[in-house]
Order: sequence, then C-alpha cells, then structure tokens
Amino acid sequence: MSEQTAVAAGSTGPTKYADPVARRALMAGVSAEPGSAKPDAILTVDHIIRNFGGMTAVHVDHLEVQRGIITALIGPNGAGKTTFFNLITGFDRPSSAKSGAHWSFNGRKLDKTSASSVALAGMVRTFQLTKSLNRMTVMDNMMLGARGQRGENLLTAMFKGTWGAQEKQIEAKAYDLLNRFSLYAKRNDYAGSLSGGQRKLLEMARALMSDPTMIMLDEPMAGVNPALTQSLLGHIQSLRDEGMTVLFVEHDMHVVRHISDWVVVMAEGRMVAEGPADTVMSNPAVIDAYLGAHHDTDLGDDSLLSDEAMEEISQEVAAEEAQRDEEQETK
Ligand SMILES: Nc1ncnc2c1ncn2[C@@H]1O[C@H](COP(=O)(O)OP(=O)(O)OP(=O)(O)O)[C@@H](O)[C@H]1O
Repeated sequence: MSEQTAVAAGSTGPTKYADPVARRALMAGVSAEPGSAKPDAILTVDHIIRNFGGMTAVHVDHLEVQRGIITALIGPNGAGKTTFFNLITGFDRPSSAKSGAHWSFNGRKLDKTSASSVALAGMVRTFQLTKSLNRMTVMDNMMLGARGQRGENLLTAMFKGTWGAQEKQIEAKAYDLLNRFSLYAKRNDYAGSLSGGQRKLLEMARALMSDPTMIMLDEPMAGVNPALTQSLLGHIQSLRDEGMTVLFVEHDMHVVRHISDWVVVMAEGRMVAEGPADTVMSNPAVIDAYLGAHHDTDLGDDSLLSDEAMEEISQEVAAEEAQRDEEQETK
C-alpha cells in the first residue's frame, strides 16, 4: 500500500501539523497581507485574470497556500471563488493565459495543464453529484473517482473485463474509504438516494480515491443537516492531521472559524485579506466586503456587529433604498 493510500485509508499516524500549537507556530510569522509568503507553499498562483465579457470575475496577483494545514477561501456571493477553483484545477482557462498567468503545485508548473493532469499531480477537487452520478451506485461512484490513476479509465477496463490485480487493490481502497466515511452499508445503493450529508461524504470519499496531496472542497457543508455536520468537520480535520493540505470554500462562518488554520478573503475577484480566522473576521475590509453587499451575512461572531457597524449598515441600506426609489421614479 502506498503512503498516500495509507493516508486515504486512515492507517497512518498523525503528522506534525496535527498539533494545533505547531500549526499556530508555523503561521505565527506569516504576514496577514493578501498574497503573503508562506513558510512552505504547496500552491503558488500568479497573475490569474478571468474576464467574462466586460466583467472581471477573477484578478489574483499572487497567492500562496501553505502545505499541511486547512485554508478557507471565503467571500461574498459572486466574489469569484468557484471561478478561481475552476481556473487552477484546469476546468477553465484564464484570460491572462498568454500574458503572464502561471501557477504551480508541489513544485510542478500547472499553467498549461488539463484538469486530469492537475488531478494526477495531486490537486483534487470535490464535485457535486450530477444527474448521471446520482443514477450510479455509491461503489461505482467510488470506482469512477479512481479514474485517471496511472492514466487508465477504470470503468472501460471493467466493461472490457480486464479487471486485474491492480483494480482489485483499488476496489479494496474504495471499501476502506466507504468504511471510514460510514457509507459501506450504502455501497450498492444509488447515490441519488443518499441524504445531503451522505452525498458530501461520498464526494469527499470519491475525491480521496485518486490519492490527492491537496483536496479542494467547494462548500462542503451546504445542505448538510446538523447531525452530520460534526462528522464532516471531523473528517476534514482528520485529513489535515494525516498530512493532507485542505483548501475549501465555505459560506458558513461558524464552520470557517471552527476548522480553518488560515483564511483568505476574496471580494470582487481579488484577494483582499488573509490571516487566522479571528483576525480576518475583525478586519474592517472583510466586514465591508461582506456587510457592504450582504447585510444579513452572519460572520460567526455577533460581537462584530457593534452599534457603530449596525448604524453604518442601516445608513447604507437607507441610501441604497433611496437610490432605488429614485431610479424607479425616473423610469
Ligand atoms: N460562465 C460564466 N459566464 C459569465 N459570468 C460568469 C460565469 N461564471 C461566473 N460568472 C460570474 O463571475 C462572477 C464570479 O462568480 P463565482 O461563481 O466564481 O463567484 P463565487 O464567489 O463562487 O460565488 P458564490 O459564493 O455565490 O458561489 C459572478 O459575477 C458570476 O456571475
């Protein structure tokens, strides 16, 4: 069993960053400026711009993601988080592809790389279950997660009847992961029959089939009921404790506070702040980015909503309403 497989199957011991004191010490000297240098960056991104027509969805000058910890990417709706994920995982091309966009993962350049090559390099993102994946069993979803390993299409191999020893190992890994994520009993059920939380577990388990070095989770808690939230959070923390790097997008600020070692904030396509969760969430630029656009956003700490902030927000709301009324009248 490879070391990576051992991580996925949960049989390795904790790594040095399983210790919160070690993680805090690691990041203690890192500047809280956007684009700050990290002690050991696993992902480095430069000059990534994505325009849709006249609108710039992403404009990231520089970003480094630290190896071995959990980094949250937060920002209001439309900030560009998903587009950024798509760009760095090869599912979309930057508009700046020919004018200086480059990014590297684990020492390997990825700028001109396809999505499958990015996954093979060890940077894997979770995907929501699509209609066709819903119609497949849980186990078939897992086997599909191994697709691309050693450049093979396992499903084709299955249908061709070339099911060999190597594939048996992969099957064993799928069972290990299903056990770990409490989905073994569901292995023959259609993925579409799973609850919201179980789907999120399957998305994570499926991503782990390809032995990632870094896992990227897009809103891992969306649609998850409170009973499974704790379990999902525990799984994400365990992955980190076993040595995996985690980068995740999440709107729930309580979750972000609870599990993030580092938080990067995106607004209007740009990285606007970085730092430990508490520092970032008391940063006026972050409060502005959220509350300026979304007055009902819960930043996970009610004490941030001081009388002064509330007064400012209500003035902004009143000004916006007055402007809307004016626009209506002139129509
Ligand atoms: N294919 C596309 N064509 C045109 N505009 C797009 C496209 N994809 C994204 N956008 C726009 O780019 C901006 C960034 O969108 P994106 O989905 O990346 O934001 P986000 O931060 O992930 O938002 P949310 O938190 O709501 O998921 C938005 O204004 C969105 O409408």
